[in-house]
Amino acid sequence: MIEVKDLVKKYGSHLAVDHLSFTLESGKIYGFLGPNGAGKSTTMNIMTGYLGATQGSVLIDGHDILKEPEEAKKHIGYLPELPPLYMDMTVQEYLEFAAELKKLPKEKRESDISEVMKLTRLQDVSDRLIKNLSKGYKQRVGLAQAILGFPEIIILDEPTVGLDPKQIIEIRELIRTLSEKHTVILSSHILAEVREVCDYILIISKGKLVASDTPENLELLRNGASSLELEVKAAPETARAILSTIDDIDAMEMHSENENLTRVKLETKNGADIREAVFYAFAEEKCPLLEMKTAKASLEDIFMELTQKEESNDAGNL
Ligand SMILES: Nc1ncnc2c1ncn2[C@@H]1O[C@H](COP(=O)(O)OP(=O)(O)OP(=O)(O)O)[C@@H](O)[C@H]1O
Repeated sequence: MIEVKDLVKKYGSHLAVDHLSFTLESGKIYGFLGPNGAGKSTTMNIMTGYLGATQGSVLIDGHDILKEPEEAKKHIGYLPELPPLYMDMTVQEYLEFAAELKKLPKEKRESDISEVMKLTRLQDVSDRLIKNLSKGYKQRVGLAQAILGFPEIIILDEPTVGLDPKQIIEIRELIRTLSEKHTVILSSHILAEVREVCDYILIISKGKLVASDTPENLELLRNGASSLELEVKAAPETARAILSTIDDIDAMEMHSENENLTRVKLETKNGADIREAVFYAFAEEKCPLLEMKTAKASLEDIFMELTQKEESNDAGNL
């Protein structure tokens, strides 16, 4: 339903989005995750037609956002990083104005506005001027504007930034409710947030897509067989010699408690499963393997590894 193809955005000579391609299906919550300056907002601004791309295309339900903006934008509700709120309007006036801009049918406007106010819990402040609202309430007004008209796709740039913990929980609940009928795309640099809310995560670093999968699969990426911890009844040099007969080991780290007990941490190449080979290699040498466990990688580890890899690649290119 959303197809981003080979998207490039340059600001002068700075490459903010670097040949980004992905497809998003309907009815899921997607999270754009990346460090500051990764290119999340730029990508969202292009996807929503706020910004032109240097190269590439974005199709929303088959409509090109640049060539058929009106048709494509009908399907999208957008909460930008800095929502363009009119401070001298009341919440009600602002949402009426937004309904007009979105060209919602006149007979539906009132009921839609009252429904989004209910969802975002704005009813009590509907007659207040936006400039007098707290940051959390202003954010809700931005969100209400994005949801208004209930477009199929709702794109939210850092929806919980600056909110207090209670408001964050409320907004996350709202996002979950919305996902029952809408595709929601949100950006965040908070791992816990995307892990908790999103069905699918796209990790962006330096304008490139470095990973895209479910939170569970991303955590599995370095899980299981790709990272092992062993305890063997052997001297470190014996353990090292035995392990050196096994292919696919990338890195080893040894710690010996005493001459006859060694703990080993090892990483395998391309996630190879070497558990059986390890078992038999030690058994053949009559070195009891006291413990073998797969080391769990958290989403934090994956995120750091993927985004730092990009940085060190960059350093290598300097
Ligand atoms: N209008 C602009 N002119 C020049 N450079 C820009 C402009 N907007 C963004 N950039 C640069 O492009 C890169 C990507 O910025 P972008 O705001 O898309 O990142 P982001 O992932 O959303 O970061 P954050 O989480 O900090 O909002 C950054 O290096 C930023 O400094």
